[in-house]
This record gives sequence, C-alpha cells and structure tokens, in this order.
Amino acid sequence: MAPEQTKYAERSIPKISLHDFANRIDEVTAQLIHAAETDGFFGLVNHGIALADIEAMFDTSASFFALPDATKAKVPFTTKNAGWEKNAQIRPSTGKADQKESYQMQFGANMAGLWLPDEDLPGFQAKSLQFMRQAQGVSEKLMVCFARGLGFADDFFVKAHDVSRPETQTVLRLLHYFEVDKTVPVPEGYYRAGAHVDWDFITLLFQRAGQSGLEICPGREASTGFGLGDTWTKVEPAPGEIICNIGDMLMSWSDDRFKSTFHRVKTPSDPEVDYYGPRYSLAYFNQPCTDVEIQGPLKKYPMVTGAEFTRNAMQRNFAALKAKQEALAELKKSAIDAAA
Ligand SMILES: O=C(O)CCC(=O)C(=O)O
Ligand SMILES: [Fe+2]
Repeated sequence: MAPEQTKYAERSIPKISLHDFANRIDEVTAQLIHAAETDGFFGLVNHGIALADIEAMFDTSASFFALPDATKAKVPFTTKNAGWEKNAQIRPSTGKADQKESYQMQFGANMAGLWLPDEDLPGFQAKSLQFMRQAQGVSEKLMVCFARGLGFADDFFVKAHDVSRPETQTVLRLLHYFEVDKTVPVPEGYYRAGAHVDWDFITLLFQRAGQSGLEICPGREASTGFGLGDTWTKVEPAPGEIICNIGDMLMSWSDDRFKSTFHRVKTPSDPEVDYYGPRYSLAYFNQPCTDVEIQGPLKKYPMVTGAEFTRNAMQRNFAALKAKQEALAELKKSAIDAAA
C-alpha cells in the first residue's frame, strides 16, 4: 500500500510583539488569548532575548552534543524528566524512536547528579542556567497575561512556576537531530520527532535559521488522536523568533478554553525543498512545581497536583505507546499470515 500523502495548507501563525510590554499589556493579553483560543500556536518577537544570546546557547548546545556518547551517558535520562537520551524517545503516534538525541536540564532537585562535571565541559552549567533564566523571564510575561485572561490574580501562574523552589519541574531541552543521507530513502513512518502534543503549561521553542522541519496542526483543527491524516503547516525558522505552543497542562487549567497543539519535526525526504543537515533546537517547557494544585476556574476537571499531572501524562503516553506497538505487531503478523 502506498503511504498516504501528507496534506499541507498555508496558514498564518499569529506574530505577537512584546515590545513596551508594561504599557501594552492589555493589547498583548488580548492577542495571546485569541491565539490560545484558536491556533494554540504563535510566534513571539521583540521578547527581549538578544539574538546573540540565543546563538550563544546554540553554540553551547552544539558543544554538549559534540562530546563522546560515553561522556553524555554519565548523565542519562531519568523518570524525573531530566538527562540525556539518544534514539530512545518512542512516540505513540509512530511507534518508532525519534531520530535525535536530547538533553533536559532543570533548575531544582530533579537535576541532582544530572549536571555534567564542569571539567567535561567548562562553563556549561552556568551558561545554560543563565539562558534558562532569560527564557523564564519571557515565560512569566505570558503567564501574567494568561492569568488575566482566566480571571486569576496576575501572579497566579508565576508563583505556580517558581523556578527558585526545589519543587520546580521546568525544563530546558537541547535537541540535536542527526544529518540525513540524501541518497538513502527514509523508511516509512520515521520522523525526526513524531507528532505529539506537549504536556506542559506552555513551550518556548528556539530554532536556527535555515534548519527547517517543524510542522504544526492548529488546536482547533486537529481532529484525530495524534494529528494523523490532518492538515499540516510548515513553520519556517525566523532569526530570533520564539515559537510558542500551548501544552496539555494549560489546556486543562483553562477548562479546555486554550488549545494544546499537535506538532512534529519531519525527516527530510525531498531534496528539492527539505533541509538534510543537522538540526538543533531549544525547547523551554514551563512546568508547575510538584506541589501546585491545578484546576481551571470552571472546575471542569478534578484537581490534581503538578506531580500527579506529570505522572499521569507520562503514564498516558506509555499506555498509548503500548497500544500502538501491539497494533503494529498485529499488522505484521497478519501480513506474514497472508503471505504464508
Ligand atoms: O525540535 C523541534 O522543533 C520541536 C521539539 C519538540 O516539539 C519537543 O521536543 O517537544
Ligand atoms: Fe513538542
């Protein structure tokens, strides 16, 4: 059977400027709430993080991934949602491992033992934490606006995501997708990152100019479990722009008013248009502290703590993955039986 062709559509992604934020907060709030209620995705410009700082963090990330695997393996991925993995994240949407490696860092207790010793990469921890604090500053502006939109006190979400507390779960993820050989056809179903929604509050994604591949399916239009068969839109990286998407946590905390959004990173397959080189991205996942109580103003869902929400999300993912793998095994068995 020929693989189904992906359907694409040109859609404009809202661009929201944070310049003169203190004086424009009402206007920015209205724009953010509209984007959250419809697309679930928007680009942030004039956010205050200099392009040079973003580029410096990409260089820091590249120096981490250039280390031998044996060194990176000193800080392996853990159930605390921190550490390094390579070709190990299997998505329920594909049943296959993403073609990438990633390293997740946090500010608090979950990071114990998961920072590389400084002699392996001098200055790495300090530079990463400095960039994480900058991303946190931008995130807190968004949190004030979302709190206003939902009728909470201005500092409600900022307090819930206090990264100075040991209970913090917020993550900066460095991502490295490997260079792809143009002469080898991509096996069906392989993605640099398979279709998924994020389970956090909101994600800030930094991309590098020219390193395309990100595709989204807006929240109001996703109609199937994993965005499969839906219509996708390519998001070209623009220098300095931060692409933001609402995660499941904020969707639930807003009683489903704000839309969590499917996205993926395509494996290049068309030498005419696709980017085959190595791709680096930085994803800042805002996560509430473990002891924060999460419930929307309309109380649509039972109250859960930040720790429970993360645990449930990981378990749901695991159950969906198991179901996908069983379905794939069944399909393989029927094909073998049919051929016999
Ligand atoms: O690398 C990207 O552009 C997207 C990464 C992503 O969606 C994720 O890690 O959740
Ligand atoms: Fe994501």
